[in-house]
Amino acid sequence: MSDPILSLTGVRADIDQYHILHGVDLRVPKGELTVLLGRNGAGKSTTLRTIMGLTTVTGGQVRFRGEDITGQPTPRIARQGIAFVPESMGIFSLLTVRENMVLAAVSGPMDEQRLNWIFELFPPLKKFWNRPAGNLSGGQKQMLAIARAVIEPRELLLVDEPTKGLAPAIINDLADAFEQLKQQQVSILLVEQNFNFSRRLGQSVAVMNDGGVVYAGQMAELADDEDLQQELLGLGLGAHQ
Ligand SMILES: Nc1ncnc2c1ncn2[C@@H]1O[C@H](COP(=O)(O)OP(=O)(O)OP(=O)(O)O)[C@@H](O)[C@H]1O
Repeated sequence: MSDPILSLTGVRADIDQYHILHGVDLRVPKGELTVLLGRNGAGKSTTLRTIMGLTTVTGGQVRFRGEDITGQPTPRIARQGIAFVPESMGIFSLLTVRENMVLAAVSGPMDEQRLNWIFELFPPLKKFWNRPAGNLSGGQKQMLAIARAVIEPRELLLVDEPTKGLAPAIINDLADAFEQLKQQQVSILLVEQNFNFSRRLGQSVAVMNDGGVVYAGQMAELADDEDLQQELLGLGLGAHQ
C-alpha cells in the first residue's frame, strides 16, 4: 500500500450535543480509490464532513499530506487541496452548466485544458453547456457536481454517495468516469451503499459501524469473501445491490 495522502487517527466528532464519531482510524492511500462502506447511520457522511472541518472534533487527528488539519476552518482545508462533493451535490439549478462551472473556478478563469479533460470525463456537460443545471438528469447533475469539485487541481476528492437514486445505466456511466479519474491518479475517498459499484472501483476499503471503522483492507479481499460481506454489511449471498 502506498503512503496515505489522508489519515484519521482516533477521530471523535460531535454534531450539536450528539457524539457521532467514536474514534475513527482511516488511511486513504495516495493515487488510489478508497471506498467507505457501512450501514445507514454508521457515520460515513459525518466522517467526510469531519475531514472538511464541518463538525466539532473532540479528539484524535486528521492529517493531509502529513500535515495536521484537524479542526481547521473549511475554506483553508479546501484550499490545501481537498474537494468535497456532498450528497446534496451543491449545484445551482437555475444557473447553466457553464455558470455552475465558472463559479466553481474560484481562483480565476477556467483552465481550458482542464475543461477539455472534464468534457472527456463527462460528455453530457459539454452537450448541455448552456442549459440550466436543473434540467439535467440525476446522473448528469452528479457529473456536474464532481466536475465542479475538480475544475481546479485537487489532490484528494471526497464524494458522498454519488449513486444514490440513480438508474443502473447511469450508474454505469458514472463508474466509467470514476475509472478515468482513477487512471489520472486522483486520490478519491468515496462513500457508498452500492456494493457492486464499490467493488468495481475500490482498491482499498474501510467499513464503518456505529461511529468507528470496523474493517479496513483491500477491496479484492472483501469482494471475494461473502461471509465477511454478510457480517459487515448484511449483504446476502447473490443479493448484492
Ligand atoms: N445533524 C444531525 N443531528 C443529529 N444527529 C445526526 C445529524 N447528522 C447525522 N446524525 C446522526 O449521526 C449518525 C451518523 O450519520 P451519518 O449521516 O454520518 O451516517 P451515514 O453512515 O452516512 O449513513 P447514511 O447513509 O444514512 O447517510 C446517525 O446516527 C445520524 O442519525
